[in-house]
Amino acid sequence: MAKTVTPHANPTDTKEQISWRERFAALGNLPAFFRLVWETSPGLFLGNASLRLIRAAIPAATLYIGKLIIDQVVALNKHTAGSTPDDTNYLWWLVAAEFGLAIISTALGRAVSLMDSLLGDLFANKTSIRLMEHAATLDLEQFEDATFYDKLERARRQTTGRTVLLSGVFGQVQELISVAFLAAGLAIYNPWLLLLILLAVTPSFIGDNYFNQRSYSLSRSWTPERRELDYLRFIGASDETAKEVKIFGLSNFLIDRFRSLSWEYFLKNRSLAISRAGWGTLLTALGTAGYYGAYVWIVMRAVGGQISLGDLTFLAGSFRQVRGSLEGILLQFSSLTQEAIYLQDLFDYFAIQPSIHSPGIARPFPNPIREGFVFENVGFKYTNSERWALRNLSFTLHAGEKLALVGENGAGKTTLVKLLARLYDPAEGRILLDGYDLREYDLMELRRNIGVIFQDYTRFKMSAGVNIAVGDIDERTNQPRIEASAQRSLADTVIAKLAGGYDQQLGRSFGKGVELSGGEWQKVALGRAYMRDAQLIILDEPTAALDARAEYEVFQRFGKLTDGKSSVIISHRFSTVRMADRILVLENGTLLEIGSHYELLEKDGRYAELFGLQARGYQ
Ligand SMILES: Nc1ncnc2c1ncn2[C@@H]1O[C@H](COP(=O)(O)OP(=O)(O)OP(=O)(O)O)[C@@H](O)[C@H]1O
Repeated sequence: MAKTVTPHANPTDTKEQISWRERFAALGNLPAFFRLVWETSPGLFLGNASLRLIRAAIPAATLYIGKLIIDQVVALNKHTAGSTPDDTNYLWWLVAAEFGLAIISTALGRAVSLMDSLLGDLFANKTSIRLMEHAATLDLEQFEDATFYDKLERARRQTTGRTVLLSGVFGQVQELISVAFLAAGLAIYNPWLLLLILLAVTPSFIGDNYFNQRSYSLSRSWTPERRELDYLRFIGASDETAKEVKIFGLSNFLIDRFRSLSWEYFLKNRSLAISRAGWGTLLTALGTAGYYGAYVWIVMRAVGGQISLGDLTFLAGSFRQVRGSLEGILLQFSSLTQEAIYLQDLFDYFAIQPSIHSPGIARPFPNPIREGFVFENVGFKYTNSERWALRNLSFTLHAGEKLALVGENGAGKTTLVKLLARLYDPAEGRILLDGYDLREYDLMELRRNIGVIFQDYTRFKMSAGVNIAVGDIDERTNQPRIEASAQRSLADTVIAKLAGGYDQQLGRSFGKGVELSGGEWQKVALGRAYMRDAQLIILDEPTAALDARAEYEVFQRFGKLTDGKSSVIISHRFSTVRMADRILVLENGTLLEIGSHYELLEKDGRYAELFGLQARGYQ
């Protein structure tokens, strides 16, 4: 049976430093990112970009009109006697223009955030779908690897968070254009003012960069622990684990583990947040000092009469805005590069390629299978294990044959089945189907022709009908077929007792779901084997949870179903096993014996011994 991956237990303190080179390199992810956003919705993308462009010109225009208004007011005050109604009208036109700009700016701001959020939602959905689509192509082995899970977890977080990047980059461009307008105005008066602004914002930029990088390193190096926290939260409060948590009194153990791990993470984050706040205040104060230095200079020029009152407000306003915007741009830049680095995680995940796939030109799948499957010296080792799970395995599963696999726990029975379905490929030797390597056939075709019900089958929290239809999901609306399958697997009697019949939600996670007993679930899961029109049907301990009468009936029906088809049954019950044409006995991953029930009894080897043990138990 497949082993679950346990998350990292000990927090790692490894600091993953990100250099400036890597930051700039991460910006290289932006084109691919924008392609994704563009594919999400070209209309929203273009609309967003154009509205932001228009909005970028508004601050400079507003300030300039403000300057004109003040100059006009001053002029009117000086020459009250000589002013014409045209002068006053001009003033009111200016005020109206500024009011108009304010309204347009607010409306554009709202429209832009609306588009941001719509695009963000669509983007999150699209990326989640791509994530699932990509997961479907990957190898089972990759799912059993902890580092893969770390990558998957980081990628999953990207699906919702990356819209920040989207509005970030758009906002950045908008701000840059705004600043260009304002800076042009400033430069006309005095280019040195621009330099002063740059100097004023540099310290806080450097500080922020530093802290952004540290927070990324922290969050990255804590990925396994964050996964463990999620896992603890799940097993601490889930219907799947509730009974064992109660019976064994595990809640304090789980809570303590959660508390200590989350506290440790909190402490690390807290110390980072505190030093960030302290340094941030100090460095921003430096910038503020620079700003007021320039302000004093402008005021003195106004007092000295070198510039008008309108110029004073325009300059002071532009100066304040340019400083704010530049600070924003630089800060954004550092968080942008950080976001772009996170983006790398998403693309890293998409770049993972499966090693098990179909050949470029696939051989047509035999229908019917004529000779059968031949294992030639097959060996297989799980990547995270030193031990051979199977070794030197050679035998033939003839077309139409019913084969039973027997062996102690861990002997390699489930592994053998997984190799047959190409969930893994052999590390040594090969498996042939009608004379050709399994790898020469189309993977989807192969899987379509093999139906496997694993001992750890999934209890989908969906309707009873869907739980059977997963055996051939394209036929999920074929009610007669679902019912016929249910009848063969004895699930019909289970479903007849459910208030909602085939539409009854199973499991207690959603709505009015009901829970089934272990044996009832197994009958439902067995229905999947009958749904599938496969040439080889494999049942991995299919009746372990069934009562004796149900087991007998299931096998009577299974015998009929598989007439003319090949089947493999894994079972520890010899009453089931003896019905097979041949029995293959595995020990420590190698073939010990193979033959019919009577041949093996006559041989008086391991099978005879195990059979005798069980038979005596019933006497
Ligand atoms: N995903 C995995 N990663 C690493 N080792 C594994 C994995 N799955 C199984 N193994 C190991 O491979 C060996 C064979 O396991 P397998 O599940 O094939 O045994 P089995 O005969 O089906 O046992 P059981 O009767 O208990 O179901 C065991 O030693 C097991 O620990």
